[in-house]
Amino acid sequence: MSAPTIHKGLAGVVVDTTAVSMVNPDTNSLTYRGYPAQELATGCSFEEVAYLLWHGELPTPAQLTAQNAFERANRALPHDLVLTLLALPEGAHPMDTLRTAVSILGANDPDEDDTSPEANQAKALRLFAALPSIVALTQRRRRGLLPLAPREDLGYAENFLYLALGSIPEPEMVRAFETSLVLYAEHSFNASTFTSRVVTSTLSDLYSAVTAAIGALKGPLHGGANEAVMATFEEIGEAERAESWLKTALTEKRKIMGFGHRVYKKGDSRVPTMRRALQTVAELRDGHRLLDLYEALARAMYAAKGLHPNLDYPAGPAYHLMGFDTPVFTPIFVAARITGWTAHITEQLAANSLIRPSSSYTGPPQRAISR
Ligand SMILES: CC(=O)SCCNC(=O)CCNC(=O)[C@H](O)C(C)(C)COP(=O)(O)OP(=O)(O)OC[C@H]1O[C@@H](n2cnc3c(N)ncnc32)[C@H](O)[C@@H]1OP(=O)(O)O
Ligand SMILES: O=C([O-])CC(=O)C(=O)O
Repeated sequence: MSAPTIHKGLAGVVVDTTAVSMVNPDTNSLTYRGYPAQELATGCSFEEVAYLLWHGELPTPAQLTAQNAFERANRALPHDLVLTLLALPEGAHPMDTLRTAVSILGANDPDEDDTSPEANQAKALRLFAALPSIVALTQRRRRGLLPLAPREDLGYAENFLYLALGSIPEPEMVRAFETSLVLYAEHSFNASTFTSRVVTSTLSDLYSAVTAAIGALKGPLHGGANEAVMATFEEIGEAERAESWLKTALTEKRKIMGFGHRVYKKGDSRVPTMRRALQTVAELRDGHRLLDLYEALARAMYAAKGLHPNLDYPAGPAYHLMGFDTPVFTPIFVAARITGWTAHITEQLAANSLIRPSSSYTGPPQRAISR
């Protein structure tokens, strides 16, 4: 028997079709349901993009009004959930709090096992509505503050920032934040989305799929990189040190977080848009030193390894300058990606096949137990 070809990390393996988004590394482009993500990021609200990912078309004004009304009415967290989350250890990572929160919401949902498209869409919208409140709870708790009540008079991004940071920032800042949410919303068969599809393929429930996806996103090779980028900037300190720091780090065979990508080899299509958003935030929050460091490390990395930044590279410092604590960065990514995950869960269920790849055994040959 000839040795099978091993596709380590499933790199380059096409496992299914999807109509949700297309990543094209040759043209450095990303489309959601056919629309360029960077155009959606500058021209649409996050609520509109969420609707597009779920339903395949941008909403009419009436459809958007209906979705917004449902979302705004579902922002507040059940009191018991708040108490349970506040009972978790103070040092718990916000991603662990989020994972636990989604699990609890599932356990409390009488429709948990109803996997019809209608029931799953309602769950997706409820999670979409509740996640900013959960992320904000973790941010405020880190500062010894109790959660604020959500404001139904505010749009999604504005309410998110208000809940987390206690005030509504400048419109340009809100727009920069919303841009990041749109860019983070969806990216085909990335590790966390694939995780959600694997769980869904067993006919498990949506909350289980999302809980597992949160676990996959937490890792620093995936969403956790936006937090790791900030740790890198703090370690380097200033632009002048970037080159020598990188030389040492690469000699020590360290991975430099926020660089490289499994699919894009010529640069991440989302970075130019997010880099502009970071510029806006840096101008509003006196972030020029951080911006200099951002550029110095990116230049040094390209010179040393030919590697480009991915979306986590500009998103990390942008969230820092907006006023978020570093451990809250990946939870923000969750709040954005819930849209993509749940669109994929629906797509998986509509044409399901159990996801179960094969492996090539390398252990000892069959043997008898002798004692
Ligand atoms: C939103 C997102 O999830 S985007 C991804 C966020 N993750 C990160 O930023 C983590 C840092 N980056 C990485 O670890 C990788 O680039 C990944 C995991 C994203 C992609 O991994 P792969 O597709 O397996 O990488 P790839 O095969 O292109 O790597 C080629 C070479 O570049 C190296 N390389 C890739 N990225 C990096 C990096 N960030 N730092 C140092 N070296 C790197 C690899 O070690 C490999 O070197 P080798 O040939 O000597 O072994
Ligand atoms: O596609 C990937 O592998 C990772 C990524 O950029 C994302 O999930 O946004």
